[in-house]
Amino acid sequence: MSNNKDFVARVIATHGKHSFVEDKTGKIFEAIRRGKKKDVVVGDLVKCKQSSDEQVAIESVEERKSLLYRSDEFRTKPLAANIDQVALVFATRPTYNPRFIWKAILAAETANIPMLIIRNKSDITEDDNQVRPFIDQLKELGCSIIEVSATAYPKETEEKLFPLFEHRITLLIGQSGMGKSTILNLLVKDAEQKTQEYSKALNLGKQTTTSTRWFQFGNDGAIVDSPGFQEFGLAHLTLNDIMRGFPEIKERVEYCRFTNCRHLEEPQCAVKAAVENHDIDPERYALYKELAEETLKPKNY
Ligand SMILES: Nc1nc2c(ncn2[C@@H]2O[C@H](COP(=O)(O)OP(=O)(O)OP(=O)(O)O)[C@@H](O)[C@H]2O)c(=O)[nH]1
Ligand SMILES: [Zn+2]
Repeated sequence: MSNNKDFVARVIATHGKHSFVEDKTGKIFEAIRRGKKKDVVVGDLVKCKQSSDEQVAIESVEERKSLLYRSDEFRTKPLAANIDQVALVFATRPTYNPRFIWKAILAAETANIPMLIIRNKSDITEDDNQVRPFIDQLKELGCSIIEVSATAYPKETEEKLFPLFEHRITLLIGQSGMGKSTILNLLVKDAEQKTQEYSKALNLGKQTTTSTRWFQFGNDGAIVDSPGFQEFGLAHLTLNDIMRGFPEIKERVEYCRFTNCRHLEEPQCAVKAAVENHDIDPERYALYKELAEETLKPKNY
């Protein structure tokens, strides 16, 4: 890269006020964003000017195709930009949390990003009967599901997943212990080595486990691994977004007494009736109610 010329690079990590970008040749630079320091996120394409051998200044951020948020107990922040697909890994051991999965589906859907669900550890066949209704429900919600066993059938797993990951930018998520790292290592052979290189380049030491990482996958794909996050941020969603994100609610709205029914305290609500009859999963309704009520609270910021 010649000095002083603008070039486009990918943000591959952010850490506090620092971010790191990778150019087309694979060289990593520390990036300084003057002024608005917080507005770049992993996955962003940015226009840079080289300021030294190892540093660039970010001049501007290219328009994003998509943006996902994560949240912790304190706030919601951007997680990754320009993602084409979210791949969620779950397994029956340790037990999965359906709410985590439903919230991820909602986050992806409202960001217009397709979702791929990977059921891992399918070698534990004793759990099949228990998990089948949940898998059927996910299919009804419109998710693509693939079942694999990353340790018992690694080659088959790789063959099944490869075509679903190539040519795309995939955000890989999952609760702890579901086999996400095992799957990442199957797909990206040098993932562990890359992780070490990152922590050296970023001078993160032990903090690597909390940072989002970008792994190139072929020429035009990538896997973004985000080990530290617990929940997708949904605080920016409106009540309408949430209603639209629950197909079983959306399809019953026309049978509610009030056309603007929120399905909370309103009388003659077709949704609540369906919950009472168990035509709607009460746990899904409980999540709806919680998220809907959250949007109705006055915001204190
Ligand atoms: N039986 C079985 N065990 C698996 C399978 N895939 C992964 N495991 C095991 O599950 C455990 C967790 O796997 P990891 O890949 O470390 O899980 P992770 O989701 O990255 O977990 P964190 O590192 O906590 O985020 C390990 O002991 C794996 O060997 C599988 O297909 N079948
Ligand atoms: Zn209603």
